[in-house]
Amino acid sequence: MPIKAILTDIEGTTSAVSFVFDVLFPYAARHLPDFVLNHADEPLVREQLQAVRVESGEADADLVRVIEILLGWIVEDRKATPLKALQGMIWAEGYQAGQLKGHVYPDAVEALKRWKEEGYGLYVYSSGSIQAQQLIFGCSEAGDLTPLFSGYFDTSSGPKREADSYRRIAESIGLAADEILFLSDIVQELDAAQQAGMQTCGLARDGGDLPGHAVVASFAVIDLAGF
Ligand SMILES: CSCCC(=O)C(=O)COP(=O)(O)O
Ligand SMILES: [Mg+2]
Repeated sequence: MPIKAILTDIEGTTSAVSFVFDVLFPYAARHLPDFVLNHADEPLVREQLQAVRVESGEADADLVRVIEILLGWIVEDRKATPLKALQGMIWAEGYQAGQLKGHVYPDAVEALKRWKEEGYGLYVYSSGSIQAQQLIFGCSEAGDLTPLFSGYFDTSSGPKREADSYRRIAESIGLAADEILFLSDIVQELDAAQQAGMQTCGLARDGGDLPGHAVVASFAVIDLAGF
Protein backbone atom coordinates (compact mmCIF):
# COMPACT_ATOMS: atom_id res chain seq x y z
CA MET A 1 0.00 0.00 0.00
CA PRO A 2 1.28 3.52 -0.70
CA ILE A 3 2.33 5.52 2.36
CA LYS A 4 -0.28 8.00 3.60
CA ALA A 5 1.22 8.97 6.95
CA ILE A 6 4.56 9.12 8.73
CA LEU A 7 4.94 8.24 12.40
CA THR A 8 8.26 9.41 13.83
CA ASP A 9 10.32 8.77 16.92
CA ILE A 10 12.15 11.78 18.42
CA GLU A 11 15.40 10.90 20.25
CA GLY A 12 18.00 9.78 17.69
CA THR A 13 15.55 10.25 14.79
CA THR A 14 14.29 13.84 14.45
CA SER A 15 16.55 15.06 17.25
CA ALA A 16 20.03 14.40 18.59
CA VAL A 17 20.47 11.79 21.33
CA SER A 18 22.94 14.23 22.90
CA PHE A 19 20.23 16.92 23.23
CA VAL A 20 18.11 14.49 25.25
CA PHE A 21 20.96 13.00 27.33
CA ASP A 22 23.21 16.03 27.79
CA VAL A 23 20.63 18.83 27.96
CA LEU A 24 17.08 17.63 28.74
CA PHE A 25 17.77 14.85 31.27
CA PRO A 26 20.32 16.88 33.32
CA TYR A 27 17.93 19.87 33.29
CA ALA A 28 15.14 17.65 34.66
CA ALA A 29 17.46 16.11 37.28
CA ARG A 30 18.64 19.55 38.48
CA HIS A 31 15.14 20.99 38.80
CA LEU A 32 13.21 17.90 39.90
CA PRO A 33 13.74 18.12 43.70
CA ASP A 34 12.50 21.73 43.96
CA PHE A 35 9.72 21.11 41.43
CA VAL A 36 8.36 18.15 43.40
CA LEU A 37 8.65 19.91 46.77
CA ASN A 38 6.95 23.08 45.44
CA HIS A 39 4.14 21.41 43.46
CA ALA A 40 3.45 18.18 45.39
CA ASP A 41 -0.03 19.32 46.43
CA GLU A 42 -1.21 20.16 42.91
CA PRO A 43 -3.55 17.43 41.61
CA LEU A 44 -1.65 16.74 38.36
CA VAL A 45 1.67 16.40 40.20
CA ARG A 46 0.19 14.51 43.16
CA GLU A 47 -1.27 11.95 40.73
CA GLN A 48 2.16 11.31 39.17
CA LEU A 49 3.89 11.06 42.59
CA GLN A 50 1.31 8.47 43.60
CA ALA A 51 1.97 6.58 40.35
CA VAL A 52 5.70 6.55 41.23
CA ARG A 53 4.87 4.94 44.60
CA VAL A 54 2.75 2.29 42.84
CA GLU A 55 5.30 1.54 40.09
CA SER A 56 8.20 1.34 42.55
CA GLY A 57 6.25 -0.83 44.99
CA GLU A 58 6.95 1.68 47.79
CA ALA A 59 3.44 2.68 48.82
CA ASP A 60 4.64 4.63 51.89
CA ALA A 61 7.52 6.53 50.25
CA ASP A 62 7.72 10.12 51.51
CA LEU A 63 8.53 13.00 49.14
CA VAL A 64 12.29 12.74 49.70
CA ARG A 65 12.20 9.04 48.81
CA VAL A 66 10.00 9.66 45.75
CA ILE A 67 12.53 12.24 44.54
CA GLU A 68 15.34 9.72 45.06
CA ILE A 69 13.43 7.09 43.05
CA LEU A 70 12.77 9.55 40.21
CA LEU A 71 16.43 10.66 40.05
CA GLY A 72 17.45 6.98 39.86
CA TRP A 73 14.99 6.42 37.00
CA ILE A 74 16.51 9.36 35.08
CA VAL A 75 20.00 7.82 35.46
CA GLU A 76 18.81 4.42 34.20
CA ASP A 77 16.73 6.08 31.40
CA ARG A 78 13.61 4.27 32.57
CA LYS A 79 10.65 5.03 30.30
CA ALA A 80 8.26 5.23 33.26
CA THR A 81 5.08 7.17 32.46
CA PRO A 82 5.00 9.21 35.73
CA LEU A 83 8.67 10.21 35.31
CA LYS A 84 7.99 11.23 31.70
CA ALA A 85 4.95 13.27 32.78
CA LEU A 86 6.94 15.10 35.47
CA GLN A 87 9.89 15.70 33.12
CA GLY A 88 7.47 17.32 30.66
CA MET A 89 6.19 19.68 33.36
CA ILE A 90 9.74 20.60 34.42
CA TRP A 91 10.90 21.16 30.84
CA ALA A 92 7.85 23.38 30.24
CA GLU A 93 9.30 25.84 32.78
CA GLY A 94 12.70 25.72 31.03
CA TYR A 95 11.24 26.31 27.57
CA GLN A 96 9.03 29.12 28.87
CA ALA A 97 12.04 30.76 30.54
CA GLY A 98 14.01 30.53 27.29
CA GLN A 99 16.57 28.20 28.94
CA LEU A 100 15.73 25.34 26.56
CA LYS A 101 15.34 25.28 22.76
CA GLY A 102 14.34 22.01 21.10
CA HIS A 103 16.89 20.43 18.79
CA VAL A 104 15.49 19.11 15.50
CA TYR A 105 17.90 18.16 12.70
CA PRO A 106 17.58 20.59 9.74
CA ASP A 107 17.08 17.65 7.35
CA ALA A 108 14.14 16.49 9.47
CA VAL A 109 12.61 19.99 9.51
CA GLU A 110 12.94 20.26 5.71
CA ALA A 111 11.49 16.80 4.98
CA LEU A 112 8.61 17.14 7.47
CA LYS A 113 7.61 20.48 5.91
CA ARG A 114 7.79 19.00 2.40
CA TRP A 115 5.79 15.89 3.33
CA LYS A 116 3.15 18.05 5.01
CA GLU A 117 2.83 20.15 1.84
CA GLU A 118 2.55 16.96 -0.22
CA GLY A 119 -0.43 15.89 1.89
CA TYR A 120 1.05 13.20 4.16
CA GLY A 121 -0.24 13.00 7.73
CA LEU A 122 2.55 13.49 10.25
CA TYR A 123 2.48 11.92 13.73
CA VAL A 124 4.94 11.56 16.63
CA TYR A 125 5.48 8.54 18.88
CA SER A 126 7.94 9.01 21.73
CA SER A 127 8.45 7.78 25.26
CA GLY A 128 8.55 11.46 26.20
CA SER A 129 5.12 12.72 27.30
CA ILE A 130 2.86 14.42 24.75
CA GLN A 131 3.54 17.70 26.55
CA ALA A 132 7.31 17.12 26.14
CA GLN A 133 6.84 16.27 22.44
CA GLN A 134 4.85 19.46 21.81
CA LEU A 135 7.53 21.49 23.61
CA ILE A 136 10.53 20.12 21.67
CA PHE A 137 8.76 20.84 18.35
CA GLY A 138 6.91 23.95 19.52
CA CYS A 139 9.96 25.69 20.97
CA SER A 140 12.52 24.35 18.49
CA GLU A 141 15.60 26.07 17.11
CA ALA A 142 13.66 26.12 13.80
CA GLY A 143 10.62 27.81 15.35
CA ASP A 144 7.18 26.38 16.06
CA LEU A 145 6.88 23.10 14.16
CA THR A 146 3.68 21.90 15.87
CA PRO A 147 1.40 22.96 12.96
CA LEU A 148 3.07 20.17 10.96
CA PHE A 149 1.72 17.40 13.18
CA SER A 150 -1.75 15.86 13.23
CA GLY A 151 -1.25 13.84 16.41
CA TYR A 152 1.09 12.75 19.20
CA PHE A 153 1.43 9.36 20.92
CA ASP A 154 3.29 8.50 24.11
CA THR A 155 3.55 5.53 26.47
CA SER A 156 -0.18 5.75 27.15
CA SER A 157 -0.43 3.92 23.78
CA GLY A 158 1.91 1.26 25.20
CA PRO A 159 5.67 0.59 25.23
CA LYS A 160 7.58 1.35 22.03
CA ARG A 161 9.00 -2.15 21.73
CA GLU A 162 5.58 -3.89 21.64
CA ALA A 163 3.64 -4.50 18.42
CA ASP A 164 0.25 -3.88 20.07
CA SER A 165 1.24 -0.23 20.69
CA TYR A 166 1.61 0.31 16.93
CA ARG A 167 -1.70 -1.48 16.24
CA ARG A 168 -3.43 0.91 18.67
CA ILE A 169 -1.75 3.92 17.03
CA ALA A 170 -2.76 2.82 13.49
CA GLU A 171 -6.33 2.41 14.69
CA SER A 172 -6.28 5.84 16.31
CA ILE A 173 -4.85 7.46 13.15
CA GLY A 174 -7.55 5.68 11.15
CA LEU A 175 -5.29 4.10 8.54
CA ALA A 176 -4.27 0.54 7.75
CA ALA A 177 -0.92 -0.17 9.40
CA ASP A 178 0.80 -0.68 6.04
CA GLU A 179 -0.18 2.86 4.98
CA ILE A 180 2.02 4.23 7.80
CA LEU A 181 5.81 4.59 7.66
CA PHE A 182 7.48 4.44 11.09
CA LEU A 183 10.87 6.12 11.54
CA SER A 184 13.20 5.25 14.43
CA ASP A 185 16.84 4.71 15.39
CA ILE A 186 16.06 1.67 17.58
CA VAL A 187 15.82 -1.74 15.93
CA GLN A 188 13.46 -3.18 18.58
CA GLU A 189 11.00 -0.33 17.91
CA LEU A 190 11.26 -0.89 14.14
CA ASP A 191 10.73 -4.64 14.65
CA ALA A 192 7.59 -4.01 16.75
CA ALA A 193 6.14 -1.59 14.18
CA GLN A 194 6.91 -4.05 11.36
CA GLN A 195 5.27 -6.86 13.31
CA ALA A 196 2.13 -4.68 13.55
CA GLY A 197 2.21 -4.29 9.75
CA MET A 198 3.71 -0.80 9.45
CA GLN A 199 6.39 0.00 6.93
CA THR A 200 9.68 1.00 8.54
CA CYS A 201 12.77 3.07 7.92
CA GLY A 202 15.69 3.18 10.34
CA LEU A 203 17.70 6.33 11.03
CA ALA A 204 21.38 5.58 11.59
CA ARG A 205 22.77 9.08 11.77
CA ASP A 206 26.34 7.90 12.41
CA GLY A 207 26.14 5.15 9.80
CA GLY A 208 25.62 1.51 10.77
CA ASP A 209 22.92 -1.05 10.24
CA LEU A 210 19.45 -1.76 11.60
CA PRO A 211 18.97 -5.37 10.40
CA GLY A 212 15.65 -6.14 8.69
CA HIS A 213 14.85 -2.52 7.82
CA ALA A 214 15.60 0.11 5.20
CA VAL A 215 18.21 2.42 6.73
CA VAL A 216 19.18 6.03 5.98
CA ALA A 217 21.52 8.53 7.64
CA SER A 218 19.28 11.55 7.02
CA PHE A 219 15.64 12.42 6.32
CA ALA A 220 16.89 14.04 3.09
CA VAL A 221 17.27 10.66 1.37
CA ILE A 222 13.94 9.12 2.42
CA ASP A 223 11.93 8.48 -0.74
CA LEU A 224 8.30 7.86 0.26
CA ALA A 225 7.47 6.57 -3.23
CA GLY A 226 10.01 3.77 -2.69
CA PHE A 227 8.05 2.06 0.10
C1 LIG B 1 10.01 14.32 23.85
S1 LIG B 1 11.64 14.80 24.11
C2 LIG B 1 12.20 13.81 25.43
C3 LIG B 1 12.39 12.44 25.01
C4 LIG B 1 12.39 11.48 26.15
O1 LIG B 1 12.07 11.80 27.28
C5 LIG B 1 12.75 10.13 25.88
O2 LIG B 1 12.72 9.29 26.77
C6 LIG B 1 13.14 9.74 24.50
O3 LIG B 1 12.26 8.83 24.04
P1 LIG B 1 12.15 8.43 22.48
O4 LIG B 1 11.01 7.49 22.50
O5 LIG B 1 11.89 9.67 21.68
O6 LIG B 1 13.40 7.75 22.10
MG1 LIG C 1 14.84 7.00 19.35
